[in-house]
Amino acid sequence: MPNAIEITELRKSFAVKLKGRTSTVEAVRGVTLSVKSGEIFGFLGPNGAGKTTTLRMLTTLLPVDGGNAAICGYDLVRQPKEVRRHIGYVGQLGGADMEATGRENLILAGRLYGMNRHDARNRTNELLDVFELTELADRVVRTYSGGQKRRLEIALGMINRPKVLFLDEPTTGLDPQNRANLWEQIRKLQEGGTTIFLTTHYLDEADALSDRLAIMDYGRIVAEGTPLALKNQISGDVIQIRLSNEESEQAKLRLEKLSFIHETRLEGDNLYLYANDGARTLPRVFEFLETEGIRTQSITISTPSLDDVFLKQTGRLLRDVKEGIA
Ligand SMILES: Nc1ncnc2c1ncn2[C@@H]1O[C@H](COP(=O)(O)OP(=O)(O)OP(=O)(O)O)[C@@H](O)[C@H]1O
Repeated sequence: MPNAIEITELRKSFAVKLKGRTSTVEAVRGVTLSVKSGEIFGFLGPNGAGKTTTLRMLTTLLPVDGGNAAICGYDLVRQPKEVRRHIGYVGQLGGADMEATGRENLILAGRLYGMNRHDARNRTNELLDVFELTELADRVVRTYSGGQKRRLEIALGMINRPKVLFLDEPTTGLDPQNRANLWEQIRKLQEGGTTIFLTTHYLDEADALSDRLAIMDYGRIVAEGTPLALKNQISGDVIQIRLSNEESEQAKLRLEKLSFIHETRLEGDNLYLYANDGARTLPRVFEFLETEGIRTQSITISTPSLDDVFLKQTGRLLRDVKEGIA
C-alpha cells in the first residue's frame, strides 16, 4: 500500500507589501515527509511556522511554488481532482452554515459531493450517530455549543468517506472536556481506517494523539518521529532552575562543568540541566548551588517533553514562541 501522504520539498512564498515596499515571506521552505496509511500524524509548531500553508497546499486550496506531494498515490500538482475526491478538510474557520440545522448542513454537503438524496440522508444519519449529534440534528447550528459545532464540522469533513482527513487546529478554543471528547472522536475515525493529518500548537495534544509527528519552525521541519522517540532524544531528566540573580550565564558555566550534568541550556532566567537520573542528581545540584552561593527562585524536575525537543532543535521554547514571548 502506498503511503497516505508523501511530501517532497514542498515550498511556498508570499509577496507582502509593507509601506509601499514588497518583500517575500518564505512560509514553507522545503518540507519533505511521509505519512503512513492509518496513522494519526501531528504537525506541531508555533504560530506562523507554516502549518496552515502546508495544509492548504496539500488540500489543493493553494498552488504550490515548488516540490510536490502524492496523496493516496495521486499527484497533487497533476491530479488535484483525484486528490480532492480522496480527502476531507476541516479548516480553522469551519464551514458550517450557522442558520441551517446540522442535518441540513450534512445533507447539502453530501449532495455537493454528488450523492443522491437517499445516499446523502443515509450518510448524514451515520455521521450524526458517530459524532453523537443525533439529538441536535434538527436544531440550527447557531445554537450549538463550541464542542458540538466542532464535531459537526469534522462530520462535514467526513461526508465523502475520505481516506485522509486534514484537520487544522481541531481543538483550539475548546475547554479540556470538549478537547478530550474530540480526541476520542478522532481516534474512532482512525479505528475506522481514516488517516488523519492534524496541525496543532498544543504539545499535549500532539503527544497524546499522534502516532508520529513533525515539529515545524520557520517553514522547516526541525524534528520528526514518534512522540516517545523524540522525547528519548533528550536522554534522562530535565532539572529546571529559575535563577534569582543576574549572573545566570556565570551559573550556567559553573554548572555545566559538573560531571553528572550532560547538557545545559539557558532561556532567560531559566537554566535547564539534563541529567541521567534526575532524582539522584538533584541533591548534588542543591549542594553545589549552596556552596557556590548561586541563588535560585525555584527548582523543578521533570521527564522531557516535546517542548524540550523543540528547545533542543531551535534554542527556544515552543510554549514561549506560541505566546509571543520569544
Ligand atoms: N496569504 C498570505 N500572504 C502573506 N503571508 C502569508 C499568507 N499566508 C500566510 N502567510 C505568512 O506565512 C507564514 C506561515 O503562516 P501559516 O498560517 O502557515 O502558519 P501556521 O503555522 O499555520 O500558524 P498558526 O498556528 O498561527 O495558524 C506566516 O509568516 C504568515 O504571516
